[in-house]
Amino acid sequence: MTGLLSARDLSVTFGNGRQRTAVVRGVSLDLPEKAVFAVLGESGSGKTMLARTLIGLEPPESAVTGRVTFAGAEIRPARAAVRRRLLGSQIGLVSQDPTSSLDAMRTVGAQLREVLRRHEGLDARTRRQEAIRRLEQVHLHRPEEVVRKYPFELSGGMRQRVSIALALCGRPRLLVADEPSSALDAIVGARVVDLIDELRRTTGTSVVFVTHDIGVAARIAHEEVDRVGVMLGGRFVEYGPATAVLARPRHPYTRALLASEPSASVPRGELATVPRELRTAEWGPLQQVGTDHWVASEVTA
Ligand SMILES: Nc1ncnc2c1ncn2[C@@H]1O[C@H](COP(=O)(O)OP(=O)(O)OP(=O)(O)O)[C@@H](O)[C@H]1O
Repeated sequence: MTGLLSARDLSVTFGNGRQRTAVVRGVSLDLPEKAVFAVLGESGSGKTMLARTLIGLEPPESAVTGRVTFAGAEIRPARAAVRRRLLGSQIGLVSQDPTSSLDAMRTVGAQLREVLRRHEGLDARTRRQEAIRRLEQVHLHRPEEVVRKYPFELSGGMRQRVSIALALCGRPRLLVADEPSSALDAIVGARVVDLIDELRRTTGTSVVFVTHDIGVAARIAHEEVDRVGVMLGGRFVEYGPATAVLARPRHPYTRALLASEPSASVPRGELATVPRELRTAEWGPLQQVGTDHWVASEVTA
């Protein structure tokens, strides 16, 4: 396995016997240092489950098989204690709903100072200055005022910036961003994506970025090292360099995603123009079609 984060044959199932359903099915991936891995898929394809399972945040009632390594060390199977230690220090998480990572009862400054104390052990005065600097880093205006505010006093976009600042407090090597822009309006959301793109360059953190929006995937995954995995039914149907997958997709499902436009009349995360037969077809194992570019073939009866 290579790179910062690697997974081999990762599967997540729920239930037993006839009730057993697999929501992630034999996924393998490699994320290099200082790169973005965009997990792209429609609603229910399993992208959140994959991202959370990679970092040990799968639901307790699930059963997970497969291997994961982080920074050269095996963190799965077993080693739950190691995974927990990595979370919040070497691995940061930003979710769709920033309120889930913020404490409604404490000011932004108190929350940042608490996390900084845990990670950096700075004295109280330096922590106060550092909290402001961290808010500047995520481009919040008037950070000296923002530190005194409670989360409910901020807009959705500001709250997401605060949750990104918190996730970066431990200077993580990996940031997992699960649909960080999808609860925000288009312009505010695009700015948050651009912020994560900027931070990965300035801090050198790698990013796993989950999105149902191919435009957002292209906005965040655009460097040579960046990878995209297109998920359907818990598996990758296409995987490869972002520049190849998003510009010259080889799988018919990825092509349909690229050609489709989100429409107000279909549920969010589901794209109207993707033909049903592409979603329901049984796709075979990935086959290599280019440099680290893999495509699932159709299984014919
Ligand atoms: N605790 C659970 N028990 C059983 N099935 C679950 C559980 N959590 C999620 N699932 C199922 O796993 C599948 C994948 O869910 P997941 O949230 O990963 O999808 P997603 O691609 O991120 O979609 P969305 O964008 O809608 O969140 C779904 O069919 C979902 O119903």
